[in-house]
Amino acid sequence: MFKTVATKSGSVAARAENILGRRVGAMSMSTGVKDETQSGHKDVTTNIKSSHNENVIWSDALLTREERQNYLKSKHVGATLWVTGLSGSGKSTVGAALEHKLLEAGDNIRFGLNAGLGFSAEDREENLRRIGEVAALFADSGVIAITSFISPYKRSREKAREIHERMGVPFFEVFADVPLEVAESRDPKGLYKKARAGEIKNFTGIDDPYEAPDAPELVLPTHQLSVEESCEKTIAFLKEKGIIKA
Ligand SMILES: Nc1ncnc2c1ncn2[C@@H]1O[C@H](COP(=O)(O)OS(=O)(=O)O)[C@@H](OP(=O)(O)O)[C@H]1O
Ligand SMILES: Nc1ncnc2c1ncn2[C@@H]1O[C@H](COP(=O)(O)OP(=O)(O)O)[C@@H](O)[C@H]1O
Repeated sequence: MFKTVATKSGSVAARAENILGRRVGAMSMSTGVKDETQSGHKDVTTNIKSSHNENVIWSDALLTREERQNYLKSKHVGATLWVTGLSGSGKSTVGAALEHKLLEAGDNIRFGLNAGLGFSAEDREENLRRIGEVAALFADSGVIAITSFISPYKRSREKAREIHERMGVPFFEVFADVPLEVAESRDPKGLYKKARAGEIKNFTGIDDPYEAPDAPELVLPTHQLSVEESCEKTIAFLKEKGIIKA
């Protein structure tokens, strides 16, 4: 549901083994050969990943389960930060850094709950509808949920907001706002290149639309802010809104 870390370095992957049951085996993903973790547990994600659309790339996370649990004991109220933006706009990078600064997150919904959904307008809407429902449940339980999905259509984002409003759960739209040229020049997964070559169809920003938010609660121009600055801005915002108790 809530994408966080894009890196797949060995050390991060090793830490990621301890995070959530469904993420155990991040190291095997990065090597592509191991199907057991160092602790001997079956890598529960191997099958999920191997049967997957090659253009949907797994993201590891940084927090251990213990770190998550410690954070849940600290003082904050539940809310959803709905981060939207082009592929390569920095949603995952900033989400990961925020998580590391003690926010709660989840990940990789397209590998599990939403496996089988593609990138047609209908599938994207269904993807985001489910994510909205799940994020609201997490937030309702007291967690700060960070969702990092392109969520290209205003209508889908409004639906997610409505789900939260229906449940009385705070919802904040966060716009990772970079020009397409910046996102494309970063191209961390090489997908823009494939899209330009016609190897991926309906790629957001290339041959599928991205409808920028009209009035997001928070804007992160990640080509002008460092990752650290984006985190600081977000945390200051959450404090101002009373989500994180100062
Ligand atoms: N056709 C197409 N368009 C856009 N993106 C594509 C596509 N195919 C694969 N990918 C990869 O999938 C990630 C987007 O998934 P999302 O669930 O965030 O998309 S959406 O919100 O349902 O539109 C997106 O991840 P991010 O790069 O992290 O944004 C891409 O890596
Ligand atoms: N200030 C910044 N904030 C966020 N990402 C940045 C920044 N500067 C460079 N980047 C790079 O841009 C890329 C963003 O990719 P990613 O976080 O996966 O985006 P998204 O999740 O939106 O697709 C990463 O390679 C990241 O290292």
